[in-house]
Amino acid sequence: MLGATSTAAERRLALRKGLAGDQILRFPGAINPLTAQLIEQLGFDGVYISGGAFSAAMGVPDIGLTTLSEVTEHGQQISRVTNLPSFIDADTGFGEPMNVARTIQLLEDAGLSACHLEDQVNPKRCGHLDGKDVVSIEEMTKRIRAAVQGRRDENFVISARTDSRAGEGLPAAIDRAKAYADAGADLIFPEAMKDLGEFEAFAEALDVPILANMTEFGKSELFTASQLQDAGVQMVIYPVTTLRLAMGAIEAGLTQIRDEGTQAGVVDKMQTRARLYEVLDYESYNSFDSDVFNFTL
Ligand SMILES: C[C@](O)(C(=O)O)[C@H](CC(=O)O)C(=O)O
Ligand SMILES: [Mg+2]
Repeated sequence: MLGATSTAAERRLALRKGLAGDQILRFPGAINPLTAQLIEQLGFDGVYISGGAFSAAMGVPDIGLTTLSEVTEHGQQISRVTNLPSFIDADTGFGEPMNVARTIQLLEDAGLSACHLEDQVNPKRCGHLDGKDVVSIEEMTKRIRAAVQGRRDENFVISARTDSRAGEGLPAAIDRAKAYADAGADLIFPEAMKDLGEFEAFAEALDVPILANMTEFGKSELFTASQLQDAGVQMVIYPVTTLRLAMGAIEAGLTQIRDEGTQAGVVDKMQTRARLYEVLDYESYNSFDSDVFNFTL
């Protein structure tokens, strides 16, 4: 009720413990706070907050147009309603290394548990598109060192994503990841892996945990959580999945309303009012004020 009952520090600690455990952590993307509540109630390990989904929801492509303030506010709205750790996409860090340090502090202040920074140039693009460019190893390690320096809660997880697999090949991407881990990254996000063997190669080469991005319509096959766990991966994100599910349903429903003149034919596909109230835990607001939940559906 009224948001998370845990503190940000407790959620970060839980994430640290989870990453040190032997079970893969599953983080679906939350497109809004309500989705995060559902993710928690369905028993997932954490909530991912996607830059791609957020920019799409704002009506623009994922090319770094959303601002640090917008992203932080969105992250805060989500992290404050869930007891799960929340992991946010910080793109290239919103500027030069000094800006990256400040980005980390704002994300900490917003109650987030983790973020990832990527080695793409600006303007960045979705990691599963062709023609990406990356900055030099030196520049990316500067970003990471600045992030680590800016961090005030040592349990805030800083993840380094490398988009170099496509342009530089697997061995070079692994070398980059090693340099990023040496610079202080707690978790490595190898973007757009071609197969399970590539995840395995990263996991074998590195002492820090590995994240797998199971985004649909991308370069990676959709492996199961247990396949990824067997390949040595500690965390999997389903970043844009809830947006795609919702938008697929919204488009089908709107088309039917347009064509049939009523939504009656799609009502059975909707979340009911009763179910919505259950997810929101409407009833428990009665403990504050017994006049709140005194109606019948
Ligand atoms: C993970 C990602 O950075 C995101 O913003 O969610 C995207 C996902 C996508 O566009 O499918 C990515 O670059 O992989
Ligand atoms: Mg992104």
